Amino acid sequence: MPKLIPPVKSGESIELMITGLSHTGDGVGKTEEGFTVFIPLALPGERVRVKIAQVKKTYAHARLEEIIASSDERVDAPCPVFETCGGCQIQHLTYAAQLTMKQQQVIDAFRRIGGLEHTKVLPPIGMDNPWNYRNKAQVPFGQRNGKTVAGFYAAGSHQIVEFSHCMIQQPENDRTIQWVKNRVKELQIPSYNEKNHRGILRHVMVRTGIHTNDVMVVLVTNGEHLPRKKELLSSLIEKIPGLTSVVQNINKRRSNVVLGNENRLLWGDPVIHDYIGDVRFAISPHSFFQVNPLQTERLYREVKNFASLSGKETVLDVYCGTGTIGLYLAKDAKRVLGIESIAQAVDNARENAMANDIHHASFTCGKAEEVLPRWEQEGIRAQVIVVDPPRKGCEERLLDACVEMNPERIVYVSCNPATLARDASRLEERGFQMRGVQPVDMFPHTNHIECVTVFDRMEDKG
Ligand SMILES: C[S@@+](CC[C@H](N)C(=O)[O-])C[C@H]1O[C@@H](n2cnc3c(N)ncnc32)[C@H](O)[C@@H]1O
Repeated sequence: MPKLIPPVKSGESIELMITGLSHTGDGVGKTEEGFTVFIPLALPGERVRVKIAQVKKTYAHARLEEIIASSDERVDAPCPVFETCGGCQIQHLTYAAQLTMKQQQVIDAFRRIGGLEHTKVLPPIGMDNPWNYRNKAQVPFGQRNGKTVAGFYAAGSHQIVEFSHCMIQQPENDRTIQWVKNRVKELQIPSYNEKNHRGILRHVMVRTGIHTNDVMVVLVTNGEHLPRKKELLSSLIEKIPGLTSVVQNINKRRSNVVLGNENRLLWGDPVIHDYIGDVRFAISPHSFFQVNPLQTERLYREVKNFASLSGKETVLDVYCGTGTIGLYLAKDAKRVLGIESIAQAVDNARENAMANDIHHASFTCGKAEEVLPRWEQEGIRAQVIVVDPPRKGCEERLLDACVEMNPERIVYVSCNPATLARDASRLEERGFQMRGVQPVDMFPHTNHIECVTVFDRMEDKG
């Protein structure tokens, strides 16, 4: 094979027509030779001048220098740090166009990765007001020129971008973050330096319950000692309305993982609460809880529609977190069995079941890909299996065990269209047929999209 020589060089300025958006929200253009160039902040339909930044074998990354002809869908991003902060990628696109782009992203994933050309992908369910939706913020603390900085990381780096207001956080969350940040600076609590592993405060995590107004503040420290703890605590209690829980989380590891294993309750309750539908959930520092509560209700309603329960079914909630989907479905099912790998989330799921008087749901701690095949061998059967895996999707042995259990339906909730498309083609090869995909926009202004779909069993395995 002759070696391909890229037709562009680093530092070169070229003009391009933008024809699409990548799954990361970058504009995509092609040179005359058909060579692909990715350009952050460029939009489909735009003619742009770009400077090539990095050349790889089959594509290049470039910086936007000039918009020669602008897209009708371009808007001024309202957040002043949009272009530097890595939190949002597509605030410069109208919300209607964001939804169209996300639908196309799902269609493309099914076509390219799943080889499923004719998948029906419905228009995403969007938000009426696509701002102030997040109920959780994780703010890293660091040092710059000897001073404390706190904010969000810039895209693809650990450079902290400070902000005074985050437009996708719920107002209570946003206010709490700003307040804690300022107080930590005033009290001169030393922030963590990830280069030399010195300093103390690594992250502040804030979670709120929109239906309960509960607020949890988690102070992540590089060790047990938290200087000026009493002063910080008493001012938090005084100034943050709804404050329900203050936790110190100890994380001594040299790693990017935000939370360590040990939580110490400094004040209040160890959990906060929120509702999904009429089910009340406890949320601890470690537990996964969807970050957009309004859209979660819409997502779960879709799950319920796809599950079409009659009250006679055993339902599996695989990757159940704090048991949210299983407990939401419980009143329409005969029995619910959940599986989750984080022990604390399983404890929360059990407590959630008890607190809501749901006695026909049980939760098992373990890796789904190990527990489910074991259950299948033991003869456990379910009519409906719901899976809601992390971004990497389901392991093949898990899908095999689902198929062997011979359910009528498998409802698949996914935060990554690429792994959903891969797993969809595996389930279709194993005798299940996908009905259609419903994207739900859980993360407006970012490149993420959640999907829910259902696979019906085609042949009876007896
Ligand atoms: C996308 S979340 C879904 C949680 C829940 N269904 C919800 O809607 O809140 C995925 C969950 O899977 C859990 N998880 C990750 N890997 C797992 C595994 N191998 N086995 C079981 N659970 C796992 C995570 O801890 C997380 O709670």
